Amino acid sequence: MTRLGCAAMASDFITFTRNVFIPVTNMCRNNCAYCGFRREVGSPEARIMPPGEVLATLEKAAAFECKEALFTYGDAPQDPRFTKGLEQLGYATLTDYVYDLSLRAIDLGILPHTNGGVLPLPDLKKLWPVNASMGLMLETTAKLPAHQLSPLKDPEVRLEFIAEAGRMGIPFTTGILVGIGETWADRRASLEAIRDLHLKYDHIQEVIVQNFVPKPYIRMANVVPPTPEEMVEVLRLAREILPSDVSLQAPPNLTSHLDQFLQAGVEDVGGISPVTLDYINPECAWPSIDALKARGLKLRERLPVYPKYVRKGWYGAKVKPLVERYADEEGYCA
Ligand SMILES: O=c1nc2n(C[C@H](O)[C@H](O)[C@H](O)CO)c3cc(O)ccc3cc-2c(=O)[nH]1
Ligand SMILES: C[C@H]1O[C@@H](n2cnc3c(N)ncnc32)[C@H](O)[C@@H]1O
Ligand code: MET
Ligand code: SF4
Repeated sequence: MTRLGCAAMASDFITFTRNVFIPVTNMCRNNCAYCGFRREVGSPEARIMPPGEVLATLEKAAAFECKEALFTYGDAPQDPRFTKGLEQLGYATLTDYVYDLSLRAIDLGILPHTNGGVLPLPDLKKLWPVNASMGLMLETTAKLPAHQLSPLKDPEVRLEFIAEAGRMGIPFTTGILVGIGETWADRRASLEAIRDLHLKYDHIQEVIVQNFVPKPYIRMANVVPPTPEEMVEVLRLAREILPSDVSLQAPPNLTSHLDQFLQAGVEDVGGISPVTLDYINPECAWPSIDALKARGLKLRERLPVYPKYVRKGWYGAKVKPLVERYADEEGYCA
């Protein structure tokens, strides 16, 4: 079996997780100008993934030895048609449904990592025990036109949610989205805000610096994305601002300049899925793990919870046996 590891343990290794992406619903209370994933409630393509489809996907993932189920989906719409769809599946809330799906993932040996947007606090409390870690992109501390139709992208709301996760002792993934109308000062302020949350709660395990990728079917179709050179500068800034125990992540499928990104201080390439698309950027295929290795990257697989938090015992109660098994088998915390 491949040895698990993390950037903090072996700095010459680039870490990743072998994951499966479960986009539970594409309906969303927000409507971000850059998002190509969201569908309007009532539209023909709007959906909640049925349990059979989720289970089949998880089973396939287990066969590929995936260790992370990334439950990333739209922020639950407050719309009776959405609620009716959930009721037809036998659930009162989206969180109740995701909870049951998470138990199925755990049964199959896959650790859930949920990013379902800004959850009500009782929902965060309900989901934490079935997760190894959780996430929410800060995106930016700026108030931008791109978020005009997205009440839950209000930076104060998001900072407060990430703080609440900190008070609950949840190892957390967050990050910034680059190229959505923010200034350099906004980028700096966003990274400093994340740093300050970590200094207060010690819970930020990784920060994703993600470049905006335009698509013809979004409102921001004609917005010019950041150049690779600009991304390298943002990554350098992030590495300078963030404490050294916070891993810096960039997705490997959104750039053709990964080598320069690694040079700039990226230590982790996040989830790579051998079984599903990146549903947020479906036109950007994930490179295979073997292809990255063939390019000379020294890759090391990790769990969705970093070793530091395994040592601290910060993971959901219901994933404890699984986390301990994987961590022991692979000398993860050594
Ligand atoms: O490990 C994580 N990766 C997250 N990712 C990374 C994801 O695995 C892919 O790298 C991206 O989808 C690439 O587009 C996100 C990507 C997004 O586009 C939007 C949100 C997320 C959120 C998370 C997250 O919470 N945790
Ligand atoms: C799920 C995460 O995906 C990111 N996201 C959403 N739309 C895009 C896009 N067009 N390009 C890059 N990232 C995007 C946001 O940061 C969100 O939080
Ligand atoms: N809707 C959430 C957000 O943007 C989760 C990621 S996008 C599906 O924060
Ligand atoms: S990025 Fe997330 S919050 Fe924004 S519209 Fe898309 S699914 Fe909703």
